[in-house]
Amino acid sequence: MWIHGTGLRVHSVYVKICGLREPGHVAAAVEAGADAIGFVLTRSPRRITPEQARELAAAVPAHVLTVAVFAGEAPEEVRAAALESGVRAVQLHGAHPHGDFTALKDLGLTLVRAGAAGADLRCGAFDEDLLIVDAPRPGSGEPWDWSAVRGRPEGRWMLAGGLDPSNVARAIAEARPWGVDVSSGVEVAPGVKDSGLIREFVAAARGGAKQA
Ligand SMILES: O=C(O)c1ccccc1NCC(=O)[C@H](O)[C@H](O)COP(=O)(O)O
Repeated sequence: MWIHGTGLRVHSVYVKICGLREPGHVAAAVEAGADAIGFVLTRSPRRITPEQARELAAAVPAHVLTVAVFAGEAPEEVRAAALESGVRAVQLHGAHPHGDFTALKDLGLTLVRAGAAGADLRCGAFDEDLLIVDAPRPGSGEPWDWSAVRGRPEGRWMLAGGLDPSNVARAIAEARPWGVDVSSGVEVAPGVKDSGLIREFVAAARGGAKQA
């Protein structure tokens, strides 16, 4: 199903696979049916350069959203890296003020705001298009009490933080998110993705959504 006027495609649950660094893993995520793919352009074991992100993004079909992930960089830096990488969305983690989102509006990209459960959980509160409710330490793989957000955000929000193929169905049932986002849970070591785990995660998320 497509959401009219947004370029966003959703199945029963929207699935984003984050922190991809290798063409083979990008292909695995696309073939598995991921809706969005994230490239980390900030401090992280998964960090890649905007040039690398551009090469990876070039192989992604138009129906899959490509997302550049930032945490704390100034809007000018985000803007330059987003343009250089050719992605269709930017994701800002942490204490980015509302003005940072406003400053990026004219890029015409999908804006994603990511914060921990204590942040403002109203979808669109910072004029973002999508909200991610994450663990306190993004990309840490640490699970948290997903049931604490059940029914709180209304709209297009993704659950993240410590999800993996074995727990994503339960997490969906507990939190009832619009989508899910994963990084560590589809890795065999920090920053090293596994195509089999990516496939398992997408299948488990979709199966879990049917049961939720
Ligand atoms: O992935 C990172 O290393 C990272 C570093 C700094 C800011 C954001 C980062 N990742 C953002 C994501 O979208 C992750 O998918 C999300 O935080 C969930 O991570 P995980 O618990 O590892 O699945």
